[in-house]
Amino acid sequence: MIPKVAMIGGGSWATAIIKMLSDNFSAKEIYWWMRNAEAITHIQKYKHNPNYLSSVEVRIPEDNISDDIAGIIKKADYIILNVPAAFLKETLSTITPEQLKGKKIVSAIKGIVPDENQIIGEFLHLKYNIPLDDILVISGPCHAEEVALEKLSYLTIASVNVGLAGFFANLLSTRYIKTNVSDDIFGTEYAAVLKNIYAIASGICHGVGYGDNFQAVLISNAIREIKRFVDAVHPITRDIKESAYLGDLLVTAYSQFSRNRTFGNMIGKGYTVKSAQLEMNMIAEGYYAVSCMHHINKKYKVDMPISRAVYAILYEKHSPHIEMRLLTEQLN
Ligand SMILES: NC(=O)C1=CN([C@@H]2O[C@H](COP(=O)(O)OP(=O)(O)OC[C@H]3O[C@@H](n4cnc5c(N)ncnc54)[C@H](O)[C@@H]3O)[C@@H](O)[C@H]2O)C=CC1
Ligand SMILES: O=C(CO)COP(=O)(O)O
Repeated sequence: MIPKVAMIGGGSWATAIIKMLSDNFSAKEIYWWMRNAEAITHIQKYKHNPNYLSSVEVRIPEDNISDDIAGIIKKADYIILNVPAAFLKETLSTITPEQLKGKKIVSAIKGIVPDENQIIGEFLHLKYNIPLDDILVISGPCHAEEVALEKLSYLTIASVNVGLAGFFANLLSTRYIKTNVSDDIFGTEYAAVLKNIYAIASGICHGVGYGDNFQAVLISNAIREIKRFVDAVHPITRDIKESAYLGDLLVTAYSQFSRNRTFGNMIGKGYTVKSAQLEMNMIAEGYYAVSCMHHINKKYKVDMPISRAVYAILYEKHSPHIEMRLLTEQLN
């Protein structure tokens, strides 16, 4: 049977994954939901997303793109969720567990559901009764902008059902996309959420004037912070140096394309949170995640000085200069 894959979300990463699915040679049907009706009409007419990665040619049938989320979900057996975590509940608000029953749900989101303080896999399992075996996560050091340029990138597909992860990985592989499979769904998700916070820290440091030497110290402390946290939440044997953990941290902390680093850089340069958000037409997940992590870590009590400093700057309005100066005393 030909797999039917639906994309939920119309941003950069959604557009990049649509490109991967289209460039992959195996037979499949692709459906695409986005909330912006004007963007849909534009894509149907001109074959390009007007708002994100507009150089990417969209080669799926016009009728397969719609703002009717229930209709799109009904047609597909693989549902890729790809709206920022802050909007996931609102996006799925009209969808019932019954409508998702029997479908494989793939999260391409690197964030935490606000209020629930749950990673996406946990949220889908608890709120929509999706069996863990039917949940997949797409991660990896991979920016949408480089996918558009067909620069070689690696993705990790995680699921407790590694056979399913392997099958789905084969739908994404192309000349420029290589895929790995992992069974560490919780560690992969939490690491992807945390690296966004450390990319904000990296941007703040750059913004307030620290150089590459300190940045390297910050990031080597950040990977230890990630390891402490994921080991506390889901203690299995894992190599934190794998690309889905360390690689994703490095690309987000250093890349010119990173939304989180760009946002942090603006904060370091003195922008308020509101003005930095307005300046970007894109979402820095780490801003929302650091608040959720602050609450989640009340339970685990993991030592996370960098995450704490970012929380203090973004939510308690502490000075980036002073907070980073205090942080330098805690790193090694
Ligand atoms: N862009 C990238 O390179 C990568 C992004 N991701 C993850 O993909 C997810 C989606 O991010 P991007 O595609 O980068 O987003 P983006 O920053 O490119 O676009 C913003 C998205 O948010 C949506 N949005 C804005 N306001 C909304 C609202 N009120 N209600 C519903 N949707 C709204 C927009 O329609 C658009 O789809 C995030 O969790 C991100 O961490 C993961 C890997 C790579
Ligand atoms: O997850 C990403 C790269 O792997 C994207 O990070 P940004 O959202 O900071 O651009």
